[in-house]
Amino acid sequence: MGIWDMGNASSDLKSGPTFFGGASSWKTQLTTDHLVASGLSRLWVAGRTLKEKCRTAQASGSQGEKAAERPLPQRVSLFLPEFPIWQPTQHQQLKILGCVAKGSLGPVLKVLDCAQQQMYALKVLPKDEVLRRKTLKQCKEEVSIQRQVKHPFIQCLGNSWQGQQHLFIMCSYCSFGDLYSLWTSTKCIDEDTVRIFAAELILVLAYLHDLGIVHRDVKMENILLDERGHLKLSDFGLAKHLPVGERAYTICGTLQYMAPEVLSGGPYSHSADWWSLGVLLFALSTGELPVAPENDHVSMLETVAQATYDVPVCLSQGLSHLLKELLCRLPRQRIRYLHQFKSHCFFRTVAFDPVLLQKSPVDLVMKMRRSEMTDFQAVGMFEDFDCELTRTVDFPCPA
Ligand SMILES: Nc1ncnc2c1ncn2[C@@H]1O[C@H](COP(=O)(O)OP(=O)(O)OP(=O)(O)O)[C@@H](O)[C@H]1O
Repeated sequence: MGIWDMGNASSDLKSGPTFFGGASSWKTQLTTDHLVASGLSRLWVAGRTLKEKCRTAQASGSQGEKAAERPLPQRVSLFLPEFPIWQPTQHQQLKILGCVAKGSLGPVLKVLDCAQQQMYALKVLPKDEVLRRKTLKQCKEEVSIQRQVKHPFIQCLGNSWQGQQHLFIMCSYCSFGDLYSLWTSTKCIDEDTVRIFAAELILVLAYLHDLGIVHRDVKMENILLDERGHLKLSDFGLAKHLPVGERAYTICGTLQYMAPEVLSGGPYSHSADWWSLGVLLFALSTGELPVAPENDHVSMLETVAQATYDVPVCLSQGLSHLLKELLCRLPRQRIRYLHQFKSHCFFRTVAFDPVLLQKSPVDLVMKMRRSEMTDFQAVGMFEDFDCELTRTVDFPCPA
């Protein structure tokens, strides 16, 4: 499927629009030339990440069918080496406890490794969909980047493998859910907590950018909370190796969080992540996104170009300045270097050191702590986990 059917987009999506292909298309990535070539300049938006390359209807349909008909060995080797072949003894001890979220391609399951007595989140990606939606390269990039990065505030990869029908990406389970859930239950988050979260995210983004990686989908849904309330950046499904000095042109991300230079089709660089952080911090501290989400990237760009990004007077001067400096439309003038944040007045009391930041639990999150294990009942062993998992949704699943 391509962009022509985006009008069927589902509305059960968390953050409101993440730029995305709709109920039947996943991880859509738009390149401007495809847009122009197909004559479709406006996209329906459904509230998830836009990650799949758009083609014309005919091209996409026929190639998708061909992909599904590929002989088995090729369908296996295509996913190597990032997704090694499953060895039957490896994962037989996994028990499905429930469905954590409906990912845009397949479910994210909560599983228990009975041998280790450890909980994991398992992202299940049907191979046919990955091929049909031309997201193979991104899935491999996601795994390869997640293998490469190691940081206290990044959700590290546990394992990845392939079965006959699915790809699996497994990470340790974050029992406190994501930042979006915290935000929706508290709305305005106090400045002290915002300061800690901001410092943690700044450290992570500076780390990624130093490695030449741009995340491109910084948003609340992609930030998990550990058992002490500290952050873990996750979902590297749009992340890209972008050496310093190089530029990207693909329009992708989540509309409300996308920098103007991304919405306009580039060129853009790592600075785009700092804009997204500005949107996120604005929402955390005011309870509202700075601009209302639009239906497509063209309208979104118009809105972003006209918005004043006025910060409520109740915020401290330091935070107010920080938000303005992050939400600066000119990427070169946007605040973006670690030393700039370190000397910023909003962070006067903060040590930009992961160990010190993690020393105390985050009070707000600890207060909001919800009881673990009460909402999930084991629904079956994960022995035949390459069964039709995406159709097996008779376990607890968030709406
Ligand atoms: N390790 C984890 N622990 C707990 N919850 C998780 C974990 N990983 C993911 N989730 C939950 O699953 C949701 C979807 O995960 P993720 O964003 O990785 O999937 P996705 O298929 O890429 O989704 P989308 O395309 O909508 O971004 C997250 O917002 C989070 O709520």
